[in-house]
Amino acid sequence: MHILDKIISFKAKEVQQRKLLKSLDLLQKEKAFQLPKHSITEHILQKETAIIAEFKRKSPSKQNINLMANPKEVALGYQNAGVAGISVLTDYHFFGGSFQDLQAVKTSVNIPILQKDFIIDAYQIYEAKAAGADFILLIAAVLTQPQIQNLAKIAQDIGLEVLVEIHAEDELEKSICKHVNLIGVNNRNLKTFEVNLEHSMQLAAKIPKDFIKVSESGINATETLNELKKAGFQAFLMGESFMKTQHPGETCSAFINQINTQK
Ligand SMILES: O=C(O)c1ccccc1NCC(=O)[C@H](O)[C@H](O)COP(=O)(O)O
Repeated sequence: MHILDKIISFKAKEVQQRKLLKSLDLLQKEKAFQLPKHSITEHILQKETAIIAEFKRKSPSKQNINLMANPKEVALGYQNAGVAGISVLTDYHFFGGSFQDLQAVKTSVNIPILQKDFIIDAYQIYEAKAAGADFILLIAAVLTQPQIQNLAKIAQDIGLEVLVEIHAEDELEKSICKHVNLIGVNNRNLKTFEVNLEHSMQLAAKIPKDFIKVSESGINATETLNELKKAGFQAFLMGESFMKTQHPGETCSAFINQINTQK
């Protein structure tokens, strides 16, 4: 069993347990559920270089990255650096994240927040909204086309934007849907952890113009980002290269400044 299958199987049990603890009605009464959304699409289109910086404590591919990081400090650092949005891992078992991390980020910044998790059930979308997310991730590799359409519609109906992550062309076909706003190409194969930018660059040209194109994972050099930009990507999801440093916000700021001075 590869890691993605393990994560999904664990997630299915976890979500069933959480559903018993809090009803959909109660989730919809959470204060954050009523907050207006910050649009990631708008924020990306306003930036010359749109980075979605990730709050990530550990990962299956890299193990511990920054276990004790403070979500408020990191989020403020990212916002000051000028990112378009912040991604927060909420999975605890594999990534050390939590809804508390997302809530802490939400109360510290006023830019769009991505709930980064493994969504397989509509209940999780309500949880994301209740914790303060502005957009969610759907991973095409673990969902069917009807599931993508159904989950994306539910998200859109409650005011969340939707990023669908693909890694291969057949996943792109099933992700095209009017309720989806952004399509992300994961440079990392989640089954083998291999990072292949060339493969992502070829996929970029095949994504219809109606979607914001996001390049995800394994980006650690400004040259790489510039190549991805030339291939048509409009936003860049970066986690480890910032989070592995002592001050992720400052590292992110230096990265963005470097890009701006190269123009
Ligand atoms: O990062 C992993 O090891 C991983 C393993 C299995 C499923 C998902 C995984 N990562 C989620 C992500 O997509 C990344 O955290 C995100 O794109 C940022 O990547 P990076 O800049 O390489 O930290």
